[in-house]
Amino acid sequence: MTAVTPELDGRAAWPAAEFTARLRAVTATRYHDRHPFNQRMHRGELTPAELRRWIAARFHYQRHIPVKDALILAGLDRPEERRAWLRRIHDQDGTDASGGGIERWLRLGEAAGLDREELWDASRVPPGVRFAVEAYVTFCRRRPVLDAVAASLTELSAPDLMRTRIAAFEHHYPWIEAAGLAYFRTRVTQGARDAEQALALVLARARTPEEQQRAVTALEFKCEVLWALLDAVDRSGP
Ligand SMILES: O=C(O)c1cc(C(=O)O)c2c(n1)C(=O)C(=O)c1cc(C(=O)O)[nH]c1-2
Repeated sequence: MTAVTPELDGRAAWPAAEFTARLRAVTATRYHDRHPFNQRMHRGELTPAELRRWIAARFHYQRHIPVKDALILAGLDRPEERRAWLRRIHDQDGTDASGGGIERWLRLGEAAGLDREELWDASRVPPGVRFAVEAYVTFCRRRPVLDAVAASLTELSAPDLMRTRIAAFEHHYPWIEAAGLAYFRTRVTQGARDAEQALALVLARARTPEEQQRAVTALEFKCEVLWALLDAVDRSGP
């Protein structure tokens, strides 16, 4: 996980455009849209049981997103930065009882035939999924805020994946009611805005070659978290 120092020896920081291109290259090559399980989902090859397993596992990820965002929030020292980051918690938790992303994900589960208590019951989540989520939350708790913000940049690739997923669900899995897809529809715009804001923060905070390399490494780590999560879903049942 540590940066490869010889590469950094004596070189200047990358200009913003090159740094951005290097971050984008990470998600272009390692994002979980390429994972065999997602590929099967997009081709319409998942059984109802597999799709339900994925929805339940991903709920475990989802419910921890506001927890890790609260950890990041605590590391931001400017009101405008905290204000922007706080919106992510509102996006997931909602600002009133009608709820936000978490509630929409629960409704996706219901549309697929899972009840709410099943989704909240973490003991049913495969251990590999729990470990992957725990690794991400712990990373954001322990690492400098730059690394944690950079890790969220997988969202640079998330909106395209949401569009692919919505089309795949509509076409291949019509047994899931269309209203259940509201979570994904909302994330197309939320994800794009989140990625744009996080990228601006990373560009502003990563000034030295070491900091820039740490941001790239953090993003690679996050791609591994998402990959490991899907590996665990893929292998955890018939
Ligand atoms: O469904 C997906 O494939 C997907 C991926 C990601 C991601 O790239 O981490 C996020 C989400 N969804 C998502 O819904 C979400 O709220 C989210 C927050 C974050 C983050 O790291 O801060 N990633 C993601």
